[in-house]
Amino acid sequence: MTRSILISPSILSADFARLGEEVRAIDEAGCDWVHIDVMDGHFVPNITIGPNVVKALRPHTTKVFDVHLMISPVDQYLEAFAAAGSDIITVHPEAGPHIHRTVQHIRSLGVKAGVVLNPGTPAKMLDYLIDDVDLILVMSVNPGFGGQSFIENQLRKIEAIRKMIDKSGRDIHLQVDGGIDFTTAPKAIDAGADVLVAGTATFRGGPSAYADNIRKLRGG
Ligand SMILES: O=C(CO)[C@H](O)[C@H](O)COP(=O)(O)O
Ligand SMILES: [Co+2]
Repeated sequence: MTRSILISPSILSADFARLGEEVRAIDEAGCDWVHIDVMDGHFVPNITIGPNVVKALRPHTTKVFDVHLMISPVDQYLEAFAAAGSDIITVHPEAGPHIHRTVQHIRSLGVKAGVVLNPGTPAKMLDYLIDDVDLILVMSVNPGFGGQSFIENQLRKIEAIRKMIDKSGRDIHLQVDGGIDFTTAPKAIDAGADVLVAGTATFRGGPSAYADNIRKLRGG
């Protein structure tokens, strides 16, 4: 089955001194979504950006803001990220006491809800969430940093989740994040992913390379 592949560049690898320009450059280079990694130095050992930055970036593109929250506790920040212009908010089940309630909360804000599985988290935990999410993200690195190597055994998890999604009959995106490059992208697509997050591989080579990088990641 051929499904269209969406590319969501992670701005974690962009030039933070020129973030607005960088977002416009990946938009013009043909990205589908913009992946925004939010880290708090507590849930993960790195600190990035907050809702004010998301809001400041919003006028720079109309593309989907795909916001990956790596913060704990997460619930108290959902309103702020929704109001800042997020289109999809993706949360880790370990970031709060009640993942099902968190997902419902995100949807009640008029935003699509994603759930993300760390490399050590089994696909099984989706059994009672799959009916309530719009996106499932498989982390193919441990969260916290860009530029890490793809963990190959996550391909089996992607395959298993693809079967679960197809069986559910629901329209759910299957996203993969971490170590996606020109070699690992085709493996993730073959396993069943339809949204690829790529930071290092999109931004490598500077703005003149973005369009080519995105095209190659998509398999073109
Ligand atoms: O969520 C993330 C890290 O926690 C990033 O989205 C991810 O690492 C992307 O970076 P790269 O493509 O360079 O691996
Ligand atoms: Co991410």
